Amino acid sequence: MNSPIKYELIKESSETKARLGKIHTPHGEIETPIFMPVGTRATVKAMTPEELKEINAQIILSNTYHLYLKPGHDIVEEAGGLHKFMNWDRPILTDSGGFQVFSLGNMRKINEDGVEFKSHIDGSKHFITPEKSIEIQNALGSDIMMAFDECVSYPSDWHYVKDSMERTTRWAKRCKDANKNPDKQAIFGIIQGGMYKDLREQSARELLELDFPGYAVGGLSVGEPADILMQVLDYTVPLMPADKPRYFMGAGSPDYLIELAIRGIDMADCVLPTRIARNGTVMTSRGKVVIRNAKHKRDFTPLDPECSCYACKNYSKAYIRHLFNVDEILGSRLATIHNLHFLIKLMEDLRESIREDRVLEFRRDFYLKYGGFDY
Ligand SMILES: CNc1nc2cc3c(=O)[nH]c(N)nc3c(CCN)c2[nH]1
Ligand SMILES: [Zn+2]
Repeated sequence: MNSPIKYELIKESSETKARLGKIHTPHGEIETPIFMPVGTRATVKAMTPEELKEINAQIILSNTYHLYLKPGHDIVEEAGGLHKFMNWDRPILTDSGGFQVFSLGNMRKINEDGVEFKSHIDGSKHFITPEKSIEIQNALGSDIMMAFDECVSYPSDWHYVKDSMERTTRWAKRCKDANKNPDKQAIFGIIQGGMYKDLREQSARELLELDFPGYAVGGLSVGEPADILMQVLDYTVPLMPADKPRYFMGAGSPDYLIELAIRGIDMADCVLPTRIARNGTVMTSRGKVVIRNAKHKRDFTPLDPECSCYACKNYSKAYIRHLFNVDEILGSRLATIHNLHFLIKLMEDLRESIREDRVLEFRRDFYLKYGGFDY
């Protein structure tokens, strides 16, 4: 069966595991390594598709769990699918609902068949199975669908993680069998296994047998210390096929995106940049700026002196601080435009450094200015 997703390896870094690639999808090409803005409910909050294109967003995420609850995947399907519904003609990746049910829904029961949960919106009871998740994603029409999985919390004991991971593998097979549109919509398998090397190896081995066109590392960025996250990545990435996209679920700060890319990750997503923007925190080349801070009251310079985004070209810190102070919507819009532009530009510069084989120099220069901070 010919997959709708093809990964093209363009160049490998000689000093790290970073690689320059291109993912060919039915809705266009994606250059990797890439950061994917999250548009959970069929919109990247505060951004129009034109503004997303203006900052060179190449692919966005949306969520099965949310769109199933509202407006209902049947309505999106009747609209002609998610691309049409939200007026976005570039690639879309949809997450499967696994993570959202556990993190948002009031999870009631999990068994071999699937997961029973109560909606976080109105408390209504639902039961989602691997087949239901793929039925919803087929209706949404996303280019990349994520397999229905269980993202175990941190920490979890080895026996629970093993049982959960083995069930996630059985669910992945059921997802593959349930895909009604395999020529147009690809499924990515999600490697689980918690923080246990043997379980991560088993998960990768079993999922590779199912021959998915791409693979994600799941079960991380769930509160574990950064050094454990990197350790798990260091032994998990080598288990993933070199000729397929590698997607890390849940990373969106500049330092993490660089660290993941040099470990061989091609794709990452996170609500962080858009979420903190709405709260008035912006990412800059010199670290975090909390724009509500009174020290910006008479600062008529841009958010980031090195940034060429619409917000930095046309507005000052003092103005954007004012907007947040009086709770004006434009504040969130300008901070969102800036944060997404910042991360997307960072990935463009990172890709350039791979092209020119100077990734470690790029990383060193970044940290010299950045100073590092936790969001
Ligand atoms: C913020 N941290 C984070 N960790 C994740 C793990 C999974 C994960 O293990 N599985 C799935 N399906 N999604 C995950 C997500 C959502 C990605 N948009 C995660 N996000
Ligand atoms: Zn900017």
